[in-house]
Amino acid sequence: MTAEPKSASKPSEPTATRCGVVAVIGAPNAGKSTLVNQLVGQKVAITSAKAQTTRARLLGIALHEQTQMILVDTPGIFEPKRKLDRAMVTAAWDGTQSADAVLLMVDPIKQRRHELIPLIEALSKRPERKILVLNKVDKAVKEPLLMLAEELTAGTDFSEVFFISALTGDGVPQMKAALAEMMPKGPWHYPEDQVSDASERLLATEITREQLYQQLHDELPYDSAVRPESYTQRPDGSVEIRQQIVIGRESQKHIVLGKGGRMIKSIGEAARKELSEILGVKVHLFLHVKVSENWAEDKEVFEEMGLDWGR
Ligand SMILES: Nc1nc2c(ncn2[C@@H]2O[C@H](COP(=O)(O)OP(=O)(O)OP(=O)(O)O)[C@@H](O)[C@H]2O)c(=O)[nH]1
Repeated sequence: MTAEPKSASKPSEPTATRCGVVAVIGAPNAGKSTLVNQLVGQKVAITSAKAQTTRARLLGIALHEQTQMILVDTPGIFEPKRKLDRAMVTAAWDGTQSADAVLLMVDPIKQRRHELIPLIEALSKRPERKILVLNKVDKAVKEPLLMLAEELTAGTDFSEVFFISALTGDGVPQMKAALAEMMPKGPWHYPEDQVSDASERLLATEITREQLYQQLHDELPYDSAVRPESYTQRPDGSVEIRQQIVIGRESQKHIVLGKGGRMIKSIGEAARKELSEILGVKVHLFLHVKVSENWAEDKEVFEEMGLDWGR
């Protein structure tokens, strides 16, 4: 008996992978960075209760089965006053360009319809596919939430509406699966293990800034920055990081330093611990405070943050 002839080899299967860009926009504090971290499955963007925490566009890379989603975390969109604010808002809109889906994130507890109208109108002029995401359902009351969803979608071209909690993850897996379906077929743009486009040096300054915001709560005005000074690997494999905490006024110095230097020590300790965990090596972190009245008008600071000076 002759063996059955093998079927002629089929042409190779068309690629099953998908890859696309999902931009996340919204007012400050809506929960954009929290969502990006949830979708990626690890922390790539810093978050805080302080508005305008995200200052420049950051890419988080999320996977769902055969799909790679490049998530664009953007600064909050608000009425800009200073040059830094304008550059942040420009970076947010730039982040949506040619995205395969734009998510408008809304905090239904704080935001009202009339506050969102200008943003929705600006969004409606854009060609990208738009999705409305009502966040913080863990805290929102059902009836007003549904009413807001109805008001925001009336006469607009949102193709989908999701109700989620970026903080607890409620509703996020379902939304992630739906987003993955919307991505175009094609090869992945990033290696499987890459989770963000930020350098370790930039991530390190962001982690310190997050601690600064978290530990000083409302005592420190939004008027501060963390600048990298050096980032070097020691022969034993550990990393030595030096950073500058820049504040706008001399009178803020004692707030950051704390009594007997206790505050800056605590900020440094928490940031060092978190960085060691993320980088998987021992970290030596040295912080010092510098007063610079005009740091928010400094081209070099803008460029370090990934913002465009010229616009
Ligand atoms: N209760 C609750 N809080 C949330 C949720 N998502 C985000 N938050 C909180 O809301 C605050 C702002 O979250 P972020 O992710 O920093 O918000 P953002 O939109 O990136 O803010 P900007 O950087 O200012 O544009 C933080 O204190 C988060 O913990 C949520 O689903 N539920």
